[in-house]
Amino acid sequence: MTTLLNVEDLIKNFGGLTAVSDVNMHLNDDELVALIGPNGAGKTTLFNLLTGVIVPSSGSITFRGSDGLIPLNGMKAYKIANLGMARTFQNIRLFKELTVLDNVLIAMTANYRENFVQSVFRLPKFYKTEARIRQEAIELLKIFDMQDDLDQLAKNLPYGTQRRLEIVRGLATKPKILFLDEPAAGMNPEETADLTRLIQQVQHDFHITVLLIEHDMSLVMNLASRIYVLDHGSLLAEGTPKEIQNNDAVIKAYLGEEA
Ligand SMILES: Nc1ncnc2c1ncn2[C@@H]1O[C@H](COP(=O)(O)OP(=O)(O)OP(=O)(O)O)[C@@H](O)[C@H]1O
Repeated sequence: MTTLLNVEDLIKNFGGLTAVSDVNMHLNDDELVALIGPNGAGKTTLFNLLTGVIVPSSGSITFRGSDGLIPLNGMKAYKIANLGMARTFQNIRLFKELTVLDNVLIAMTANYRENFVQSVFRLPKFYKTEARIRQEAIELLKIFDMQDDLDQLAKNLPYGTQRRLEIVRGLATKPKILFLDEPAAGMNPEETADLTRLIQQVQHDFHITVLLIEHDMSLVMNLASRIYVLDHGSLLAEGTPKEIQNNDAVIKAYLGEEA
């Protein structure tokens, strides 16, 4: 088992508030890990730190690339994305006026560096690549049962489908790590159950690492092989779903909150 992402003594202060406090964690390749915690625990801030949206106050984040360890501190978000890290956001961020297919194609083409001459003069190779990308996008959408929605504008999709499209867009960049911020937020129980199956299937079939923030405990307990629990910015516990469910401090801080 290889560690893909390693976080050491990570701290993020916003003025006088410490939103993330001395966090140590790691993500191995090919595993599904959940990050849970009460509202305001620092989960989204931690995601933002890992994906370069904000810079840490101190501590280190290291990614294992194909050529060795890469420090991510201070690296721009687009560079981190190019290393193979994709994310979805709590609030849906699709191109609402574009079709489903175009939303995915835009994410995919970020990965293809076509020869400038090929694309400007529309040489045959350009069309071949374009057809291949299009086919890949359609295959991906099929997995998510969206093959009949290709020409729909994103804004016209039902809410649950928009959330699924966000995940497809993340996958379209061929990530090594996919960060999902509350993928089931606002979904009904049936949609959540479908999504749980899909995330499981995708993680398994694509052999990627998934880190997900989620408030839906059934989804977390069914999906994750390991769980990190944050409380007031600090890690309260780490363990398997069973260990977390039986952890007194977690029950008090988080699960107890819902009881
Ligand atoms: N840009 C910011 N400036 C100041 N304070 C911030 C900023 N971003 C987050 N915070 C604060 O940091 C703390 C952690 O917030 P964060 O959004 O990371 O929590 P969370 O665990 O994701 O919560 P939720 O489950 O409600 O989404 C909160 O007290 C929040 O108000």
